[in-house]
Amino acid sequence: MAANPNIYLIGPMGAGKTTVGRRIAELKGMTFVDSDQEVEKRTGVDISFIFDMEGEEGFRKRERDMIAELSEQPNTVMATGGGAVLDPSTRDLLSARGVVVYLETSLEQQLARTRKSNSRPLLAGSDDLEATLTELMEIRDPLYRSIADIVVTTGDQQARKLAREIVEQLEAIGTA
Ligand SMILES: Nc1ncnc2c1ncn2[C@@H]1O[C@H](COP(=O)(O)OP(=O)(O)OP(=O)(O)O)[C@@H](O)[C@H]1O
Ligand SMILES: O=C(O)C1=C[C@@H](O)[C@@H](O)[C@H](O)C1
Ligand SMILES: [Mg+2]
Repeated sequence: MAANPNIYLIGPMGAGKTTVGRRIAELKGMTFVDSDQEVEKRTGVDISFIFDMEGEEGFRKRERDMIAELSEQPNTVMATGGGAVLDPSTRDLLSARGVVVYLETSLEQQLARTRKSNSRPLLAGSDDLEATLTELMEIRDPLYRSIADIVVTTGDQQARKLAREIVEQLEAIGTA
């Protein structure tokens, strides 16, 4: 049987890419990978440490190389980092190698889901989380949309339910 096309999840911090991506992979019997986690595994340090040592630029380069490598694996659901789409070659690659799902998320939801964690360096230094998330979205939302095959608005539904909805939508457009 032919493998499923790869599924790439994009969207802002707290959208649920990691959580929902894992569920989609379970439903489809596909392999789940998370570019943030793979960068951490490869380097042996966490993303905050990479930002401290190499700046955002250093992290972006590692992220780009990691996504390029992971996107070569067949039968894979990949959760990408929230800023992965900033890189034009990553955008091209995701578009070309699989189906791209944008998890669109309200500011309120992002705030609720990122407030507790201090593992996201772009938010850790912010004294106005709302303003920081808004600024990031102004730049990134058009980039997410530019490569999205489907856009899914994440509301209050559980990750498992959202994953089922995404699989149904992908099946409806003949890509899963
Ligand atoms: N549909 C959902 N329902 C309830 N909680 C959720 C849902 N999706 C995600 N969460 C929770 O929100 C938090 C952030 O989710 P997750 O880490 O999956 O986001 P992300 O998009 O991968 O973010 P990042 O870009 O920072 O990696 C987690 O604590 C997760 O459990
Ligand atoms: O939105 C971003 O730029 C980031 C999101 C996370 O997934 C990580 O990739 C990192 O914290 C940067
Ligand atoms: Mg994640």
